[in-house]
Amino acid sequence: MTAELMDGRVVAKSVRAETARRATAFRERTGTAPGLATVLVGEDPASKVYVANKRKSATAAGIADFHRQLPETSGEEEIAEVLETLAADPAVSGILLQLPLPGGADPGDLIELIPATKDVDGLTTASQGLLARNQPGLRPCTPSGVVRLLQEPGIPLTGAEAVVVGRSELVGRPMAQLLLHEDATVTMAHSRTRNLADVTRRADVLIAAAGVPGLIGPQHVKEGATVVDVGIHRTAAGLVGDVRTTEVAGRASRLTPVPGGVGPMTIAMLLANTVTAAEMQYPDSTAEGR
Ligand SMILES: Nc1nc(=O)c2c([nH]1)NC[C@@H]1CN(c3ccc(C(=O)N[C@@H](CCC(=O)O)C(=O)O)cc3)C=[N+]21
Repeated sequence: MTAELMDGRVVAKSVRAETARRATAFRERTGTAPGLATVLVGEDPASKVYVANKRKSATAAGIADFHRQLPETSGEEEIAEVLETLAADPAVSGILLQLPLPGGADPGDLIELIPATKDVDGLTTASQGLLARNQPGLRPCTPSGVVRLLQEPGIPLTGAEAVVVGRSELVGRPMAQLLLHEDATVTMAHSRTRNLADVTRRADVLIAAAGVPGLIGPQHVKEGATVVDVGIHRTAAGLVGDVRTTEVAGRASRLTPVPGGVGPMTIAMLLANTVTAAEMQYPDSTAEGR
């Protein structure tokens, strides 16, 4: 078997086009465009590239750009003040605090300053609660992008065995919950899981989100499974994911590439979340919170 590659760039393009139409409709109805505030603390080169890509894609979709660059040396109070100002600004529909913060500072208390209606990363306690209860709200971009990528070719999730490797707050945990809401039978595996390959080989749909380069090889994959690679690592050999793609392609039926798989979906869902946020904040809105 040679796996078919699932092209995230193609699906992301259609999500971005649909988002641009929703942004236009919002602007025509309310007189103002949806707005996205990106907050970047410090000068980490990878974070700068990610934020630049998010801003460029937002502008292209008709979303107003509110960027705040803070010095590496910013204390929690300075970051808090910026977040509070953005939270109170009616032109700002969505707020994204780029992670990680410099020096590995804990973003927990800062994230809570973002109102749930502007939480386009879906990271606040309030957003996590709405997700856990399957109530309308903003969902983390990467896992919602993965669900969209799986839905596009009609991969069945109802009753499917889904295994998520990784339990991060930004990806693994919300991923498992979204799959559960799609009626999959969900197993979460992580760094303490015994006999990882025995667990992952059950999966019809395997989501690799451990943050370990090349963790998943052919021995982890059931013949014919769909494998989604959420990992992204810069190595001497270039960008690689958590999946050893070439080897796994011999067993899986479908596989996402890195780059060009989940990454572009993350940005597309951020834009979609920003328009959903704008709709939720505007009175008489027709918000389609997901
Ligand atoms: N508050 C916050 N929210 C995030 O969503 C967030 C974050 N912090 N910190 C870092 C991670 C990482 N992330 C990616 C987004 C797009 C690509 C992406 O577009 N990747 C392209 C290629 C990128 C490249 O060439 O470097 C691809 O996979 O094809 C990757 C990774 C969002 N993150």
